[in-house]
Amino acid sequence: QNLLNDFRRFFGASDVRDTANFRKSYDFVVVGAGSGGCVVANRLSENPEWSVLLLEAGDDENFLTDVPLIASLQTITSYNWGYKSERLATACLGLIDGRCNMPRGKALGGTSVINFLLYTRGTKQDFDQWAELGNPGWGYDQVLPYFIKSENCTKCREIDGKYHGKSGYLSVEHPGYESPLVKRFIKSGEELGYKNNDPSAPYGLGFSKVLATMRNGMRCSASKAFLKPILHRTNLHVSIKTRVTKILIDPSTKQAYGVQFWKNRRKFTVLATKEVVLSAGSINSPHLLMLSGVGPRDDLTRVGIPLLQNLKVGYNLQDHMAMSALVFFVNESITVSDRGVQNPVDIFNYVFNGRGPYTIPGGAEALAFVQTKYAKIGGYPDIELVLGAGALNGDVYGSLRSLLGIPRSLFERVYAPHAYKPAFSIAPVLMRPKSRGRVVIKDGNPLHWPKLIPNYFENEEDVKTMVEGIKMARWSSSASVFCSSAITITQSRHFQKYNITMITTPFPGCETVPFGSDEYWACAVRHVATTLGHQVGTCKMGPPSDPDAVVDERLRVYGIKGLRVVDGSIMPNVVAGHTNAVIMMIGEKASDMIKQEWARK
Ligand SMILES: Cc1cc2nc3c(=O)[nH]c(=O)nc-3n(C[C@H](O)[C@H](O)[C@H](O)COP(=O)(O)OP(=O)(O)OC[C@H]3O[C@@H](n4cnc5c(N)ncnc54)[C@H](O)[C@@H]3O)c2cc1C
Repeated sequence: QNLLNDFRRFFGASDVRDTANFRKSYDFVVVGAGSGGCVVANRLSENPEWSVLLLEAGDDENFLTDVPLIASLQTITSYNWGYKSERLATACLGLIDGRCNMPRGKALGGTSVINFLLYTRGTKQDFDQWAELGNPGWGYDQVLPYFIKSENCTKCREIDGKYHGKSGYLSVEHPGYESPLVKRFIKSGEELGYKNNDPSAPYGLGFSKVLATMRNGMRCSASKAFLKPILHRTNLHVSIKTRVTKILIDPSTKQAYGVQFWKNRRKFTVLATKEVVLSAGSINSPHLLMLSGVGPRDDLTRVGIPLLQNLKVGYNLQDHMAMSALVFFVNESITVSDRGVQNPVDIFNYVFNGRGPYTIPGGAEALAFVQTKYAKIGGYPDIELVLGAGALNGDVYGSLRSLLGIPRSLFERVYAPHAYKPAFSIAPVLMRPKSRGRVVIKDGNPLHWPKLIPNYFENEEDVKTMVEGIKMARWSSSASVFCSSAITITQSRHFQKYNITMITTPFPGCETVPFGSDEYWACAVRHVATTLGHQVGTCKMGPPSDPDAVVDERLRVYGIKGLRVVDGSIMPNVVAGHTNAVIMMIGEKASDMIKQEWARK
């Protein structure tokens, strides 16, 4: 039934009552219907006395966005804002135009409509550290109830039940397919001394099968979870294809009192009598603040926007970089490729049973949170290893390449000669990056992109940690340059049956460095590592004493009344995990704070 509804939506039908007749004012105006915004719109409109307007630039989802395996396809559609970074001297050197793709969702559901559906929460240390940085209420024990509140994990098997919810809006489940690689990956982890445990429990390190934000094998985006079930509420108005261009702030009182936006080529102004909640994500939230006069003095002066509040908006950009370019060949057809899943059995199994390889979230089957020799705090992962059921060589139709920004010439040279060989991947992800980037306003036109300067791998230690992660992931032959002291995953006896080999064609730009040496992998990281799309931190939460803080621990913008930021941009530090569930938790907690404050007034 869900798939049929989605199919209808593909041809323009939508079950969202798209508001085009706006009231003059609402109690709350929420900007952006992403992972944070959908939760806030839901929880605030639980109070029938309050009117809520949710404004979203993108469109409703369709049946293609539902299919977990083809997640990477979404980034070549209009559901992606399509951002690219400036050219960097330290990263993305071998990618198209020497720039990094920075995908962000533009849809009802935001980035949760184009993401890879992996459900993780970060570690206990992440949140305890947020609290230690001067953000009371954000320690692990305080945020855990909000993760549980959101979640419905009734179908989950291999979990530690006390850390999971069973009655929340967000459906979480295991994929309806498992390749033989998964068990071997987990067994290899045990050989390395890691437990097979639930990554949502506070253990920090370990190997596990993936959990995904799915319902019966279909994507459960923030919109499916938190909006679709409550569209009958008459106090909630939702407007899609609506581009907010400014938050209105009274210069004398510093009170946010409404928003300006475009819809159907018409300009509107709507007032917010209680609060404006900015949930436009880690690139657009800081951009909108700057367009509205809240940001770094020098930048706003440069572009001619009158300064209302001088804050370090757009600084502290953090992200997770991944090395998704590693390919491990196996001698049996046990992997998943573009061509492999075209068979009618898999298609039938998915459409009618919600099972089979199409339910693998973005192709990822298992995760490992591990430590390299650079990790300083015991039990705190600095690398994640993501086991992929397929690899770049099998991406013959090019959706994964497009997501990553891999040039055709690189693909032809390195991968195309192996297009038909069964292969899987293990992508090391840098969990605790030290490099920090920026979102910088380019000019005063709200429709122009800001400049994105993520500074990936500016800090040398980030590269070294990634190299260690690669060495843990990659094949190692006892007689070759690949040797490392650690037992590597694919070298373990559990994988021996598959006689694993790797591509040995060097990446363009790294040909002169001895293949397989640490220097080679460092060069590869700088050339072809890509973002996982976990941009956070650009409206940093922190105490008044923190000169970099943009919002306080109740997510209120410093110096401006009636304005909160509720999305990934408030994270002071990126968590050692994927960010979607964390941002939903932020939405849950923020909604409670808003309710408490207005109950007192
Ligand atoms: C390719 C990719 C894969 C990912 N995979 C995973 C994963 O497997 N697991 C995981 O946990 N996380 C994953 N993430 C990250 C995760 O999905 C995001 O961190 C999260 O969804 C961001 O939530 P948010 O609320 O901060 O912003 P968003 O969800 O991006 O929401 C912001 C919303 O605001 C809207 N908006 C912006 N500007 C305006 C404007 N001016 N007017 C109106 N509306 C506006 C946007 O269109 C968007 O809908 C992935 C991200 C990407 C890009």
